[in-house]
Amino acid sequence: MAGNAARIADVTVTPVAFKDYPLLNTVGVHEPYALRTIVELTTESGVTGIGETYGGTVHLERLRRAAGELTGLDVCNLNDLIARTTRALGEDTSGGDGMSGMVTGSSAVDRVMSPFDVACLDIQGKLLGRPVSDLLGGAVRPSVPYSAYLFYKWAAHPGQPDDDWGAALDPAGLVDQARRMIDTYGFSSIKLKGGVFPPDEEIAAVKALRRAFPDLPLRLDPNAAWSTETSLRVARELDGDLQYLEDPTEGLDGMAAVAAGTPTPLATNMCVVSFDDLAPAVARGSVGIVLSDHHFWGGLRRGLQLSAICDTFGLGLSMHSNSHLGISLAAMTHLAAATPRLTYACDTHTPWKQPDEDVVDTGVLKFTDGRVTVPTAPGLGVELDRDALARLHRQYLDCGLRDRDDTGYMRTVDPSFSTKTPRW
Ligand SMILES: O=C([O-])C(=O)C[C@H](O)[C@@H](O)C(=O)[O-]
Ligand SMILES: [Mg+2]
Repeated sequence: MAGNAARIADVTVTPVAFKDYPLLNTVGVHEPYALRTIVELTTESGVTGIGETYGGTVHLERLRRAAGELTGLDVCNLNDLIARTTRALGEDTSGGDGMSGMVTGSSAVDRVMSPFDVACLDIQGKLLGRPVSDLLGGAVRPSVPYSAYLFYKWAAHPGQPDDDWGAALDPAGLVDQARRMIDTYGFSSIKLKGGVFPPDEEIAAVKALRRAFPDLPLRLDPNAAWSTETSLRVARELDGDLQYLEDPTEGLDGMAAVAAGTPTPLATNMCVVSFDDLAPAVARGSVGIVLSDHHFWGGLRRGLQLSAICDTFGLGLSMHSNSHLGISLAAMTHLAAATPRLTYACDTHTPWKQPDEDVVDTGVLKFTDGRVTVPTAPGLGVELDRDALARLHRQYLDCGLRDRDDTGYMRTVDPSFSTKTPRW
């Protein structure tokens, strides 16, 4: 096909929905479907690249607006992508993070440009015949470790028969969940989503996991459900049990107060979520570890910039996830592989997705010993399955959900459910 091989001629933005489990967190419970958006860029010469991001009406509308600005973009020109996205959004930059209130203050421009940056890199890789990890500086590890992401959960969505994971509402249930996840995927570290039950119950859960898996690093993430006092008490009781404690309390000052009172490293995907947060976090000593996430840090190339800043200031780097499909897993794997500083097992929600629901063939993204081998085919190394995309788009249209609302869904079961912070 004639035309410039690297210049964008066409952009497609497709919202999709995939089945989700009733996973509990401090703001409520996951609804029966998780929402994502798939973007596809096509160059004048017909090369295509793909990216994945949040669903949600505000974000989707912004993606469509940005898409309207991308014709003519050169896939190598990150600065032009930033400029075009900024122009498309104008003053419209508040809200719309699609994360049910658990990540606030991230940059709308970074969130909106992220899937397009991934798609640009996918195209660059295809043009050069090199995997995305090479374009990011080269893989420093042949495979990327992920952690077992445990959730308290109901046995089923209301009114449905028990799902295949069943309930996990106490320490024994979580140990069973961890065992199954580790047996299936081979994970060698564990993260527990907390902030669901009173802290003493979650301390007991971590202690039970520690006894059941004495050699595996453990993390606990209550999504800022605790006061600084509660955070310090939990940190004291779990002293020596945790690899890191993630977002025990809200805000840079609260986190700094906790960090000053415990030897346990603190990590965050809540109080350091944009480049603007880094200087004040370093000045206050709020966190020891930043959980990167290319979906809200502006894509893969901006992820490398974050890593360089963490290098400069001696911050550790780990990786956050939300419910996601295979395009995101491929992108996360390339970025983590090419980030020397990223030395912790990354988060992934993959075990909470039906294996037969995806928009790409996830065969190359299989987990072995808890790790995903970095794809070596040109670009991301995963191809869009158009039939599957159409199916999941149909599911989006049919399911009726348009915004993630963990709190609203919880209130259909418990009308008195409150999200006051701190909860404890
Ligand atoms: O580490 C985190 O904060 C998350 O993974 C945020 C997610 O939204 C998680 O809480 C979830 O899936 O409910
Ligand atoms: Mg977190």
